[in-house]
Amino acid sequence: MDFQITLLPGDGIGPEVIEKAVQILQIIEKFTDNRFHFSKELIGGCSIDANGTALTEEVLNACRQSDAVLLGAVGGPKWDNPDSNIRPEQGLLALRKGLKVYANLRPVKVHPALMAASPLKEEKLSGVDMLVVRELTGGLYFGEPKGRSIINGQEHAVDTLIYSEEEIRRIVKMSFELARNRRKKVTSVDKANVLESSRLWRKVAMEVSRDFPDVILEHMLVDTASMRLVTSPSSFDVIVTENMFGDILTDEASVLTGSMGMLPSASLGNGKPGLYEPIHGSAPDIAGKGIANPIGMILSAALMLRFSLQMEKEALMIEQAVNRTIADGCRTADMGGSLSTEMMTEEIIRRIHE
Ligand SMILES: NC(=O)c1ccc[n+]([C@@H]2O[C@H](COP(=O)([O-])OP(=O)(O)OC[C@H]3O[C@@H](n4cnc5c(N)ncnc54)[C@H](O)[C@@H]3O)[C@@H](O)[C@H]2O)c1
Ligand SMILES: CC(C)[C@H](C(=O)O)[C@@H](O)C(=O)O
Ligand SMILES: [Mg+2]
Repeated sequence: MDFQITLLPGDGIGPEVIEKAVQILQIIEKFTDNRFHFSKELIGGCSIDANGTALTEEVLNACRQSDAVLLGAVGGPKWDNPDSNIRPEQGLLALRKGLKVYANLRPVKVHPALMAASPLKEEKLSGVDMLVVRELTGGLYFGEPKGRSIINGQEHAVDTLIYSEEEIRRIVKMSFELARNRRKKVTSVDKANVLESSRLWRKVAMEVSRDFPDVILEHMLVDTASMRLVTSPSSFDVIVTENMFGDILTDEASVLTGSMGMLPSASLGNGKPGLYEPIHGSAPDIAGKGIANPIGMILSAALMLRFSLQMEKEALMIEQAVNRTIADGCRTADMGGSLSTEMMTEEIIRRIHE
């Protein structure tokens, strides 16, 4: 089959890591009868510089027409002006909303060879294998009203945390379906002791759970969840939560795996295309040095093969090659080693061929 893949390298280390994911996909292609057709487009700060907006309608349409979208990262100090409402991150949010990818899957697994390097003790890390399902197109990121205004001579700002029953139901239902093929436990994370939106979230989660008697549902407050992620991370199977809680908890969870640079994600809606991006950002502190860890991006490409292109065998080829590379001691700087982005990718490619 022929697959159209839109590449959105973005800013900072985004172009550095996406180039490596493409290199890996071109190797994988040779093992199959499928053909990947890549087209590169602008998003984020580079799009602001070229077009005055972080995502043009043309680029969004190109993404909509493709089979899958691979994204590096957006943002950077050049565009960080608290008073500007033209921001790189807006492009990413418009893309997620425009593609209707409401479910952001962020798998968190700890490789045994990286346990010693983690700030947590090895016994706590053994068995850590969770899937965070983050709601991606609602909540505080998108709720209206949103904005700034002058009230009584003082500037005020508002963001709105709003969810409809339907928005909650579809993401919770997907989490239960995913849990069925895992360890059959869903932890729904909210702040129901304070937030009305969380109390609706909890009610809908309980309703959905009735259709999944084989899956355990537990509710956990987000502050407790952030503590449990470090005290008993292996107790989690599937975590489902609203947009901002999911954003924060997954950066925390990434530390368990050894580095921010390790975690991939898949953003899915009801149809194609899916959007695939590492959870990390544009890492301005290391951009341009050729030392970024490409693993989160490469594993995102594997998720793309699995979820959008139905290429499970090839997704596993990439994941197993990455696992062997780590087991053999290959490390970029963030993992405590000295391999460049290029060298790490070469090591992974070598193991795909083995
Ligand atoms: N999906 C995205 O595009 C995305 C995600 C998060 C942040 N951002 C944006 O990125 C910019 C920088 O944000 P930040 O610095 O808070 O977060 P960041 O994720 O870019 O970086 C946090 C820390 O992790 C390190 N890091 C991240 N990815 C790495 C990798 N692949 N290899 C090695 N080290 C890595 C960085 O060097 C930095 O020290 C901001 O503009 C932010 O809005 C974008
Ligand atoms: C850059 C930002 C808008 C984004 C988010 O908060 O969703 C990022 O932190 C992420 O985790 O993908
Ligand atoms: Mg984030």
